[in-house]
Amino acid sequence: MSGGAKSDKTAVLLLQMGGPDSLDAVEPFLVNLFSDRDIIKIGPAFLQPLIARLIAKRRSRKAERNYEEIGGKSPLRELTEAQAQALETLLGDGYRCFVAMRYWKPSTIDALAAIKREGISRIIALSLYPHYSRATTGSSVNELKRVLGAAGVSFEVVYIDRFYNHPGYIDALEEKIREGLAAFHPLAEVELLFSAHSLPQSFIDAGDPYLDQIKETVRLVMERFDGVPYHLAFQSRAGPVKWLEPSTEEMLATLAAHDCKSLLVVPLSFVSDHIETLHEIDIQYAMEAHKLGFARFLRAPSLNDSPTFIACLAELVRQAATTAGD
Ligand SMILES: C=CC1=C(C)c2cc3[nH]c(cc4nc(cc5[nH]c(cc1n2)c(C)c5CCC(=O)O)C(CCC(=O)O)=C4C)c(C)c3C=C
Ligand SMILES: [Fe+2]
Ligand SMILES: [Fe+2]
Repeated sequence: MSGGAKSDKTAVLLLQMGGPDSLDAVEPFLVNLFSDRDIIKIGPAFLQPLIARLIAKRRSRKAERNYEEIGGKSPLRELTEAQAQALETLLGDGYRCFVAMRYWKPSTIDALAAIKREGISRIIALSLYPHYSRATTGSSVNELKRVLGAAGVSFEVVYIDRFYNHPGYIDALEEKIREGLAAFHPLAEVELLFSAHSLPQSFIDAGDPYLDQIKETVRLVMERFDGVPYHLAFQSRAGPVKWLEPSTEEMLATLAAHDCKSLLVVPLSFVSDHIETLHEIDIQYAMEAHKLGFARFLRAPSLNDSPTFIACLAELVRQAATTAGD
């Protein structure tokens, strides 16, 4: 990495998981994910790269079919770049925004090289996972620290590693839920189903704050929807261990058995559309809901580059800049 002329701007580095940008990228993306011992430990460390390749090969055909059904790739890169662009515009002079994807492109190395080329030495690393988990934000931060260590330049770095209870985040969720609810008539019959990404129970047992933070987000949102029935479930299990319960699929069956007919699913724990909103909820669960007899099954739109959400990110950045003595 070679540095450019010195800049007094601050880099805002958006940390996200990333997703395959073509069908050919699905298998190598999965290899990167299953090689990461922060998200999943499989066997002894020295064997994990080999096991990761075997698992990726085994899963890739089905995953490719799913990505094919949502347009042949993950939309995460475009959506995250749109967030970066909107945030940079809102923050104005003094800031430049960059994107670092944990398992695909642009990688953390790519992002840091771009920051260095612009001669910037101050970074605010903003994780786009609202709820902290060792598996997600923890992994991205660990990767950033490794890359920073190898960069041969010293950066001043401030981390924003959670915003599950930030009023601006709750505002953005409320707005999207109201948008979703607008499609229901009569409103009185709708129930909300918060669907958070699942996590192996072993993370929670080891002290991961993810579940408590998810519950707190739900509590804060529901303060604004007095009297609306709501439920919380967990989607996207990815292996044969004990995951958080109930699963979203189990919850659908339970609600159908209790004569619930109208459901608005609210995705939590990811702020942008990706395979798990566009395929798992919109295609898989929608089909399941139809079979179970739901008359109406819809999803609240993802936050993506909603101005309310971008305003929340800008506030987080400005707060962090003050903390850092900006
Ligand atoms: C291996 C175990 C996994 C854990 C633990 C896990 C936690 C977790 N993941 C997200 C958000 C995303 N996951 C995405 C893709 C994805 N995740 C796993 C596995 C684990 N996730 C796999 C195998 C995949 C690939 C897709 C698939 O085969 O299902 C993505 C990117 C999706 C895209 O559009 O490409 C996101 C985002 C959270 C929030 C989380 C725990 C809190
Ligand atoms: Fe997942
Ligand atoms: Fe995941």
